[in-house]
Amino acid sequence: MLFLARMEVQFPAHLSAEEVTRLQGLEKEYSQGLQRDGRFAGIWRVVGEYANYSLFDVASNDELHEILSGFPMYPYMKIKVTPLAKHPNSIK
Ligand SMILES: O=C(O)CC1=CCC(=O)O1
Repeated sequence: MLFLARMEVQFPAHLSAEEVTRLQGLEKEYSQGLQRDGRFAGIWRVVGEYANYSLFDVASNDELHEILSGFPMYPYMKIKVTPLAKHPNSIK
């Protein structure tokens, strides 16, 4: 099952720069692990925003929720998920 997620990051002002850097490092490690195992099919930065569009290829809604809520920066992200279905004109 394919899902498109838009994730917006907003760190609260009280987080130190060191804590933000630590979270970003953990996020990268977690994110790249999921990309290597194929469940995280792609990520793109939204130009001009601290936000991304991410494509997930997972077996269920529950699996996606587990993945999303496991992101170290999850407490600081607003996430909108769009489930994707095959387009009738697609040749893939
Ligand atoms: O957009 C970001 O930097 C936050 C993020 C979520 C997944 C990821 O790899 O980075």
